[in-house]
Amino acid sequence: KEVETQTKLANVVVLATGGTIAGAGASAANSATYQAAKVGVEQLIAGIPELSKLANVRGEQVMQIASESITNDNLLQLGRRVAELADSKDVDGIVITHGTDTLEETAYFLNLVEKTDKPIIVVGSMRPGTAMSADGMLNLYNAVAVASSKDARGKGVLVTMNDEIQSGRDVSKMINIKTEAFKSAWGPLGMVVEGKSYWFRLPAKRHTMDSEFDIKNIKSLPDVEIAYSYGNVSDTAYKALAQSGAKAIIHAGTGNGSVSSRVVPALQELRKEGVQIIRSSHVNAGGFVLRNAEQPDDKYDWVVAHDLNPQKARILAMVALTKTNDSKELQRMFWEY
Ligand SMILES: NC(=O)C[C@H](N)C(=O)O
Repeated sequence: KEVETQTKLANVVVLATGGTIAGAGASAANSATYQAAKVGVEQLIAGIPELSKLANVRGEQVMQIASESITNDNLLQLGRRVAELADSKDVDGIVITHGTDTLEETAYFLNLVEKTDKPIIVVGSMRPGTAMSADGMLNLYNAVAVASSKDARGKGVLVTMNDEIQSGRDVSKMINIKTEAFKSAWGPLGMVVEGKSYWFRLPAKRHTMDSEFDIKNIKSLPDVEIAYSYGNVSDTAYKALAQSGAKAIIHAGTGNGSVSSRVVPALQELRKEGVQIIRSSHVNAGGFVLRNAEQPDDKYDWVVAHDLNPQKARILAMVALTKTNDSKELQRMFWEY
């Protein structure tokens, strides 16, 4: 009996959404020129016979898209399916195969709204499976290994790329041509080597079980848009986004989320009209925006995104706005999550 429980494999469901990990190119030399979202989940799983030693793995095709085309409705659909599976007694862990372009957004979204301590791992690849030295197979093997491990429970949504275990909150795609594409300004949580996880640190921010957000209570996501800042920027994009109905605008700012003097008056005006203004930074290695530095946020009633990059700030703003439109509450959430 004891031997039986020791060797009992975890049940892991692979939810496939498309991306390069399901991509196919014309020749093995095509590492960057290929079509994403071509290969079905059954074929992905069948391509790695070693998975059967890690877990009882079954697949579900939730969608088949390149991740740059993901919509808020897609996010909600995926989030609801993850929640159903997490509630199921015969599921121990969930793996989501995903395109890498918006992987960090989906991972952060799930990290905020899934009320479970079961492992949820989001994984992609930088090269299609048809390419020489394709990375998807090992990334997926590692994802299933982490999803089936008890040690991964309660650590929030995780990402396994390039042998590293990253926090879904922190991780970001930093370069688009290397397999070493995903980094976090604060470092990975661990490593996965030959199917075994090695942990070094824990996420400090609220997530999953400890989150005040629940996918089951979210009917729709409000419109939150991003405007990019640079030298000689005008206020045209900000005004247009507000006019098209944005409830919040993420300012993808320079440096410490700084705002051009050409844009400040428009943002003050938009805030008076009820649009939330959230200052983030688009610096490459990870921004760190502080309140009332660069701009008087208290005076203007603006919010800062702290270390969240613009695309992650959009995710938190959408989820937060389903609960409150109070800027002080929004700011609290931006510190806590
Ligand atoms: N490497 C990738 O997965 C890129 C692809 N465009 C996607 O996000 O679906």
